Amino acid sequence: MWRRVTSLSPVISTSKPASLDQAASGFKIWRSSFSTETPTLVKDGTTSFKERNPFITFVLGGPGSGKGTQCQKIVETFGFKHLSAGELLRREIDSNSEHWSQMLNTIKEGRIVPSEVTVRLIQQEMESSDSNKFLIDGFPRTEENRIAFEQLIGLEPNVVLFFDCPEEEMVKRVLNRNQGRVDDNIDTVKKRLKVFEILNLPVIDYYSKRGKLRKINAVGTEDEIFEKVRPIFSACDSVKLKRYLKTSRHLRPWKILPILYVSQSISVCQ
Ligand SMILES: Nc1ncnc2c1ncn2[C@@H]1O[C@H](COP(=O)(O)OP(=O)(O)OP(=O)(O)O)[C@@H](O)[C@H]1O
Ligand SMILES: Nc1ccn([C@H]2C[C@H](O)[C@@H](COP(=O)(O)O)O2)c(=O)n1
Ligand SMILES: [Mg+2]
Repeated sequence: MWRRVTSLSPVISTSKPASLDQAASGFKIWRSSFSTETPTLVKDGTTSFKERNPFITFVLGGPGSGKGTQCQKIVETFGFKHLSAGELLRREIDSNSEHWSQMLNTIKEGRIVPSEVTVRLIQQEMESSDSNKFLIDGFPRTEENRIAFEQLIGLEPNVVLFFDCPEEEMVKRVLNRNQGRVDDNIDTVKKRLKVFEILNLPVIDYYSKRGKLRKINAVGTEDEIFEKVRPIFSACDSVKLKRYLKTSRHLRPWKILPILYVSQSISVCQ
């Protein structure tokens, strides 16, 4: 039976937020070279991204829990725009962007890239997308990620999915993945599991306390798991009605009735 690894020091500290913050990046100099200025959120010179009132889903779970696989199915069925934070970082590395080698080393070590980098990549993708429904996969991985998103984008997720999977199963899936990822090896996966436990579980707990978390047992076939995901998004499909309900001042009874009918399922997404 797989157990959590006991010591990864100095890769990661297990105590105070300040040291976790440092462990999350491991590159103080690298971090300080990024601007912390709030980027402009204005699109088309008129409408800010925030004003588009996008529907945001964060997708969380340990390495190999099936986030990417389920996101693909959600995209096919519900037409969300899928943004994988890990994929965006891998793309940056492949394009030899500035700091690519630090990013590569961070990922090889199973650590977390500074939030400024990741949030900026996510922001660019969101702002340039025509979609208004986003699945942000593998983010936020840390409290620092979460706070950076809130501060830079100015929005919170509408719903947070958490694919809950036993470590043994996650390790098996990662080692069988065969996609040539530099972090799909036993040493890195042990570190990633530890990072998940120390840095990501508190974020999951945060959303649970705020009533936004939808925990899904990620054991079973891909289709079986998707059947647990489906109702969450079937309800969210009615989100436009929720906005209508909120904004319309002159509702007539024949308009209210169908809205009341769906309002129970809508509440799942709030
Ligand atoms: N329910 C499942 N049963 C068995 N294998 C699965 C299941 N879901 C996904 N897989 C396989 O497990 C591997 C990991 O899945 P996936 O890439 O979706 O995980 P992930 O959560 O995105 O992982 P990471 O955080 O490392 O990106 C893939 O090879 C995928 O095909
Ligand atoms: N918010 C994030 C997401 C990902 N990374 C880095 C570190 C992860 O181990 C790696 C792979 O991510 P995945 O594809 O498994 O989601 O990418 C990060 O630093 N910050
Ligand atoms: Mg993935």
